[in-house]
Amino acid sequence: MEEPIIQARDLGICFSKGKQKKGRIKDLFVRRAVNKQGAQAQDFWPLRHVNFDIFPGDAVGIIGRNGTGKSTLLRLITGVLIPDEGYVRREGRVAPLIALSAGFSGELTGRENVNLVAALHGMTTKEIKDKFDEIVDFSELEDFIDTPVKYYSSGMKVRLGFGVITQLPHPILLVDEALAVGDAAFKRKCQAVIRGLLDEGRTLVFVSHSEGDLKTYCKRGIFLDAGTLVTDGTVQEALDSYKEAEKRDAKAKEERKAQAAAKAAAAKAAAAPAPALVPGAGGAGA
Ligand SMILES: Nc1ncnc2c1ncn2[C@@H]1O[C@H](COP(=O)(O)OP(=O)(O)OP(=O)(O)O)[C@@H](O)[C@H]1O
Repeated sequence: MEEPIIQARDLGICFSKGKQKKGRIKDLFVRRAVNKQGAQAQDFWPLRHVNFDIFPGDAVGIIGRNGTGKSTLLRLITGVLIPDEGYVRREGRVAPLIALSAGFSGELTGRENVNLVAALHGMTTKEIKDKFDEIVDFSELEDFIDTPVKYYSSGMKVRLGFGVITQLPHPILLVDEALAVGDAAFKRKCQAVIRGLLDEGRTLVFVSHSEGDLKTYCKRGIFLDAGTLVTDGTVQEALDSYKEAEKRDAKAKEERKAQAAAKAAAAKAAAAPAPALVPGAGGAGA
């Protein structure tokens, strides 16, 4: 049987509210000390007990509401974050287009960032030189390639990020909402590039809130809700499950609102002064 290229088993990570967790080695020890004293009041698990297998060539959409751990899952897959429970195993390197900018440094120019990011992801100097013009051409940033990236719009950063990251030869491509800021022409170009990569047999894990983009790129869908994996099926099944959860939540919210209104009305009625007695009313006749 085919081996998974990404495998998650009982995967979980714990964050502290109001405190940003970075995937540093030091955190492993700091957190261990905290865990020994038991869970802290501010601790929460954006993901817990998550299990899945992704196979070479799969195109998987990660679906879920805001703050349900989608980006965290991608960061765990890249290894930027370290799990507190379970594991995620990768067979092969990851090309991550996450945080909209592929990890660019704002002070450096586009050119410097291309060189740096491509080198950090393992491209040789020659490979970068060979691909440089293609990257700039794809991102349509010829006139701005020597401008510091901090002056780029979010669309420009994404274009450059997409240009670099999709040139990496790595078998796994992770994309987090990168297409959300692109215009229609850019989306068409991305679609062609991603199709090409999938045809080559690369594996895609794609986070998006766009039903259209999810259906364009992905056959399979994983729906995450409240930190757990709720549905792992076709992209349509995952989207249906997401919509049902939204409907259920909207209904529960309406019910809570109605209950609160009824409670307030009852409290108001109880607090109102008793009606004054009308003399003679209800009494026996003379
Ligand atoms: N490095 C971090 N340290 C601490 N908390 C974090 C960190 N990263 C994310 N969180 C918190 O974890 C939860 C999940 O965040 P995540 O970004 O994974 O959600 P998401 O599903 O990608 O959301 P969205 O759809 O809004 O992008 C959120 O409550 C977020 O505030």
